[in-house]
Amino acid sequence: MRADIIDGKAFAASLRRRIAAAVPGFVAKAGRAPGLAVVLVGEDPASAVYVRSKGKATREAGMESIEHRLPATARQEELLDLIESLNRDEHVDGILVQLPLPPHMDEAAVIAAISPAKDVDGFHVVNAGRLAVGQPGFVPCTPLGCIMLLKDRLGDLSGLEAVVIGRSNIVGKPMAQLLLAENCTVTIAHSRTRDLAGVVRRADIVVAAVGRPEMVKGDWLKPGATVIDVGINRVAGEAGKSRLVGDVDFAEAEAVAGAITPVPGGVGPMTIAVLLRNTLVAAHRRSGFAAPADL
Ligand SMILES: Nc1nc2c(c(=O)[nH]1)N[C@@H](CN(C=O)c1ccc(C(=O)N[C@@H](CCC(=O)O)C(=O)O)cc1)CN2
Repeated sequence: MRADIIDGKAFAASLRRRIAAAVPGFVAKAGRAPGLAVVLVGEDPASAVYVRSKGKATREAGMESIEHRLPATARQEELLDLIESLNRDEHVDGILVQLPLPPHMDEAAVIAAISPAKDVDGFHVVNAGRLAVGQPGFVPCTPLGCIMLLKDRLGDLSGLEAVVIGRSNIVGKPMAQLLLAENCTVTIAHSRTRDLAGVVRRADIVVAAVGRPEMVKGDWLKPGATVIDVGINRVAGEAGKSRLVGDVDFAEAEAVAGAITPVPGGVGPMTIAVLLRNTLVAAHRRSGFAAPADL
């Protein structure tokens, strides 16, 4: 058996088209475009690329993109002051501080400074709490994108065994909450899990989000499992060039799984598409309008 490829790039493109189609309706009611503010601190090359992509995608969807750059040497107070001014700005519906931050900054304190109503990353503890208790809030973009891909592939997820490898606040924990909300039986595995391969082998759905290149091997998988690879790892390739690989050994997994997301072109593109979705939802909520149901 050869696994079907879950085309996250195509799914993200269609989500972005639906978002762009919904923006004029908001503009007609509110008299302004939804606004997303993205803050980049420092010069991390990958972060700079992601921030540029976010700005471009935001403008292509008909929304306003506001970009702020601070030097790597900026004091945390400067960043907190900027966030406070964005919290007060009526034209800003969503605020995102690109991670990782320079080591002298306290990530939790920075995220806590963002108004939960504008926290389109869904990282604020208020939004994490709302997700945990099943109240409407903002859900982190990458796990929400994974759930969209899973539901598109499998339909109803009720009763399925899901194993999430990784327990980060940004992916692993919210991913587990979302799968639980879909009535999956959920296991969160991590670096200290005993017999990780045996645990993963039980799963109908495997979500790998550990940041270890090609760690999940083909013989860890139950035949026919659906595999969502969140890892984006740059490794040495041929002729001195680098290449991207996921947390799953794709060549091995493809021979066993029923369906699998590739890296690149799987989960990654969903992150930015869902960010646009969350921004449009934030704009509707802040203006007292019902958000479009099909996003
Ligand atoms: N504040 C946030 N910071 C970070 C987040 C986030 O959601 N919010 N996620 C990641 C980075 N990220 C977005 O910010 C992101 C990562 C990857 C992709 C993507 O499309 N990847 C492509 C490959 C890109 C390449 O060639 O390098 C793919 O997988 O196909 C988009 C966004 C950390 N920080």
